[in-house]
Amino acid sequence: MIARLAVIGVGLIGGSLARALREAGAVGEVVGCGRSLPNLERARELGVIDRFSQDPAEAVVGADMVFLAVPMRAMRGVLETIAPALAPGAVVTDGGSVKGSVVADAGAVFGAPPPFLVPGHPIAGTERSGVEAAFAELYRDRRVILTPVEQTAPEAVDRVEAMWRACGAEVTRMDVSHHDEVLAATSHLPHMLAFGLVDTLARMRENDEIFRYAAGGFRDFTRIASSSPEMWRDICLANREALSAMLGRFSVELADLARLIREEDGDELLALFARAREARDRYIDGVR
Ligand SMILES: NC(=O)c1ccc[n+]([C@@H]2O[C@H](COP(=O)([O-])OP(=O)(O)OC[C@H]3O[C@@H](n4cnc5c(N)ncnc54)[C@H](O)[C@@H]3O)[C@@H](O)[C@H]2O)c1
Ligand SMILES: O=C(O)C(=O)C[C@]1(C(=O)O)C=C[C@@H](O)C=C1
Repeated sequence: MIARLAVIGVGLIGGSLARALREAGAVGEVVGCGRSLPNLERARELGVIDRFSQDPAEAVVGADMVFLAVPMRAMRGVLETIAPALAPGAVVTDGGSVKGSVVADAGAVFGAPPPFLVPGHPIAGTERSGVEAAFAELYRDRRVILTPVEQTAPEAVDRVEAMWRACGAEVTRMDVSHHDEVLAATSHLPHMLAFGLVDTLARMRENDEIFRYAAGGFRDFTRIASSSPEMWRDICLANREALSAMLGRFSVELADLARLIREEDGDELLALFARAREARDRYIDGVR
């Protein structure tokens, strides 16, 4: 289906796409590109890629599909570098966690978002980074959101959709700004809470003792605070408007929760916890 795939950023997301397509027999050759030479050599050793170049322009030569899986802040530079080297008919897509910034980056590089660029986002991941963390099943039965814009060619969207389906994913389409608002709420805000909580506790003087007595609740809630700091700095800055709005809204809710506790309002606390539990049970039933 794909003759030559160029993966720019062979980490968890790019490496898992390459692995999944290989396992599905849906790709011929995979060419990798990245900043870290040891990571690329390891990717080749593991059979995730066939060969690599550290120059993105060289890596995309002759590729019919190009997948950008670099941190958000690196997207514009990569687009600039690959632009003159893309093969005629090549489709470019990405796996970045924020979509408005990718569309803006493409507009800045090409004058307007080009027809061959399909912004995308697999809603799947882990707290681990690098090619060692990549696995073929990451996208199976998970959602991938594509956010084509007015200029995007429908045939390019179809090809990217078929690529993700070959990985076992369910593909949906969404408006760019709606995507960024929804993900600010369901992904970016929870990461801020986890990073913020761990940092607050770690900076308390008695933190050694605190962590010694932290059990399952703390562990479950804070798993995502082990995620890549660079990746999350970039996501926050790329989605700053929607994320700031969500943080503002949540701060108000948190202050209200603190007031209910201070005022010993057991009835309201019970109502809030029951509402939240019901919503989470519904969510869990839906994903099962
Ligand atoms: N980790 C997740 O759970 C998750 C989920 C969905 C989407 N994403 C998005 O996918 C992208 C990649 O995330 P990841 O988790 O695979 O990160 P990762 O750290 O595992 O991999 C990123 C790779 O990009 C390379 N890289 C960085 N800057 C580069 C540059 N300028 N040129 C070429 N290569 C460069 C790094 O060397 C690294 O190998 C990010 O945009 C992230 O927001 C991550
Ligand atoms: O499960 C995790 O560790 C993740 O953080 C994955 C997760 C998320 O669910 O928030 C993180 C960032 C994304 O862009 C998509 C998925």
